[in-house]
Amino acid sequence: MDGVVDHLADERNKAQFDVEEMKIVWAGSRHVFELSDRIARLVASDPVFRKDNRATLSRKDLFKNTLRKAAHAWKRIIELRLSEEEASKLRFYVDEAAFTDLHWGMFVPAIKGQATEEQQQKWLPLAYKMQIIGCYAQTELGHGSNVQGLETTATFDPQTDEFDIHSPTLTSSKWWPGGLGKVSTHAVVYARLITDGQEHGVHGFIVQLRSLDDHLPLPGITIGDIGMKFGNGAYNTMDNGVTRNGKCVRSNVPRQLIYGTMVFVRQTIVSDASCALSRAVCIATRYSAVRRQFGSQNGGVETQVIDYKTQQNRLFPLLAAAYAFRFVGEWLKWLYTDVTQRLQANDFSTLPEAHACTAGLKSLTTTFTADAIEECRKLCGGHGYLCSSGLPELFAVYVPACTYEGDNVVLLLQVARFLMKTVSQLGSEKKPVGTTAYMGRVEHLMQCRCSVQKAEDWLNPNTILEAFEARTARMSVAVAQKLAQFANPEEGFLELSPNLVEASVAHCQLIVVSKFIEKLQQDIPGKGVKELLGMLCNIYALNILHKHLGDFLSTGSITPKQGSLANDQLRSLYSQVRPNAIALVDAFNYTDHYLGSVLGRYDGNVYPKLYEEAWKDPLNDSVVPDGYHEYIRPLLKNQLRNARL
Ligand SMILES: CCCCCCCCCC/C=C\CCCC(=O)SCCNC(=O)CCNC(=O)[C@H](O)C(C)(C)COP(=O)(O)OP(=O)(O)OC[C@H]1O[C@@H](n2cnc3c(N)ncnc32)[C@H](O)[C@@H]1OP(=O)(O)O
Ligand SMILES: Cc1cc2nc3c(=O)[nH]c(=O)nc-3n(C[C@H](O)[C@H](O)[C@H](O)COP(=O)(O)OP(=O)(O)OC[C@H]3O[C@@H](n4cnc5c(N)ncnc54)[C@H](O)[C@@H]3O)c2cc1C
Repeated sequence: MDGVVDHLADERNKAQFDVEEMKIVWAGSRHVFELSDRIARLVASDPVFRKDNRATLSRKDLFKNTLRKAAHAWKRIIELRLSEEEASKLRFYVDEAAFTDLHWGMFVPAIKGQATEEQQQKWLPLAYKMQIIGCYAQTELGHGSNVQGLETTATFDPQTDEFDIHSPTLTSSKWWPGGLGKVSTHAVVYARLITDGQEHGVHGFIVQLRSLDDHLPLPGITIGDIGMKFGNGAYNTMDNGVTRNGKCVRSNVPRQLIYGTMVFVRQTIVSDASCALSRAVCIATRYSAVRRQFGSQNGGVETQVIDYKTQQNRLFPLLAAAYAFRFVGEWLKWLYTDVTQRLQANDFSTLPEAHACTAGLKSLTTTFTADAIEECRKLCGGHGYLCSSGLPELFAVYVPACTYEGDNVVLLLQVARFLMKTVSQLGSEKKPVGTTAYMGRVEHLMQCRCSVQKAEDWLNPNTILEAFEARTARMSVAVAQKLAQFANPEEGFLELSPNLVEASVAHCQLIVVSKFIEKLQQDIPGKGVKELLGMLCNIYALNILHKHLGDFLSTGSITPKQGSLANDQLRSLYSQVRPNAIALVDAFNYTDHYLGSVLGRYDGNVYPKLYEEAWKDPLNDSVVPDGYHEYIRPLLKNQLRNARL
């Protein structure tokens, strides 16, 4: 900021907490903060990593530019001898969907989690050095959600000691895998295993797709890109592939681990949600403090739009959710590490809970974040619709997270199965533990009454927690009772699936709220930091209560009067957060390069930069547009009838 006017300085001076300490809380530790800060600056200062031209590049140029960035990133990683942690941060701050996401995010984890020791020794060193590039080829043209319905076969031939991977139908073509279309040399392909004419379900196989000499597909393999996707630049930096046929090398692991990569990636997607959400919120918050509309008195300045209660009511719950998702993401990482260690010791007991938590929280956080990015665009008015706001691209890149790695509704139905199993076991020897431990108090939760009498009573974390637990327990038990009336449970499950999904959402919201409350019980240093986090936690919880009032009232978990008091408390919390809003988004510590938004600039110097940015558009290369002589002039001169169009 040296020599630059800070248009948001007054806002920063209003902060009532230690921003530097909050940055550490957000990062997770001082170590991660320092590392992220260093790598973010490194990326921002490297011209190869510029990204302000993405919206105007053709698909081919966009894609080639992504290859260039990925190669440059790898070069820098080698030159600077970056650790795995630093390298992964570097890819994060380069901020461009690319084949490397799948190589490092899915191919390597799939080998680590599912391959035998011998296979790992063969493939991992090659993958770590990027001497092979891999992808995760599960989804087919005909089946994505229904993994057991995949049609690709892997038939073992004892004579050659090989598997024959075959796509017997058009619909069995692998369709969607990122990196597959143009870049990957190898893939973990999911196929139905057949030995001695017998089927053994879906397994993963490492398949070489392309020659390592000339990159041509190996004989019998047809590969291509599936075509342009939603948004202009956005996800089109990625090649998503279609392929058929191949040969491979043997793999054999316990059935439960086949899905392990999905559990891992869903867990990372929850943390990513807090990044995408915080980024959109940072843009909308800074711009809301810069933007002024109405309210000028005696020729004075107009009102900052952030001071309108409606703006706060739309924006601050999103800010609170960004922090909430950060902390639940941290916890989920711990849960994943724990379950991985147990699996290594052949303890599968916590896998169902880990599956339900990763599936449910992936669904909850991505749905919320995708909607929130769009809300942030609207919070920025007309300028939010400009690509230079960064929001349209962020939305287009982010929104498929609601579909990939498991459609969000399909995943909530998995949570519902877990919840219904838990309810059915109540009263038996098997006591609910972990995130369903509250079900162990179901008798109390079915009849307890919320004690709130005045708005401030809603600031008690135990009061909030019990209201959320009562709501979820009552919704789950109600739907379980309805299910029990069906002679065929699967028929009942299909019929009641909308109610089941609602119970799952309630359960996942309870997890997020409870993990935020647990976070606040830790020792958090820094003036005012814990207080501000407490306010955000209350905003997150009370906003859900307000938005899902129907659930809370219909289950009798709270009264209408208590619902109204929660809303009064929310308004008061907005006023308390308001002076801290800019500092709370500064705590994300995003560089202007990473934010990629004129509206979200750190210095708040929005208008001159918007004007400057507009002139850079290729359409402004000439004053009179290309096409004037063919199409505009004849129109104006009434010569269209004679014109050759
Ligand atoms: C380090 C840097 C990281 C960077 C991050 C990288 C991220 C990169 C992002 C890049 C962008 C995009 C990547 C996208 C990749 C993909 O999309 S890959 C494809 C993902 N596909 C899916 O997610 C498919 C969704 N479908 C499913 O998950 C399952 O098939 C489904 C759960 C719907 C299965 O339903 P059923 O057919 O009813 O069940 P079965 O298969 O028969 O299984 C039944 C039992 O298994 C349990 N189960 C199911 N899934 C899991 C799991 N994942 N883990 C553990 N257990 C699981 C299920 O509960 C049943 O158990 P039960 O019998 O009831 O006890
Ligand atoms: C950008 C992107 C990247 C991807 N990358 C990869 C990759 O790298 N590797 C890979 O293998 N795959 C990848 N995929 C594929 C992705 O995992 C699947 O698209 C996803 O799992 C959803 O499956 P589907 O497309 O079959 O949806 P469908 O299952 O066809 O869903 C269609 C609709 O049906 C509903 N539905 C489906 N089943 C049920 C049910 N049982 N009950 C109620 N409703 C149901 C869904 O809610 C949805 O509304 C990617 C997809 C995208 C968009």
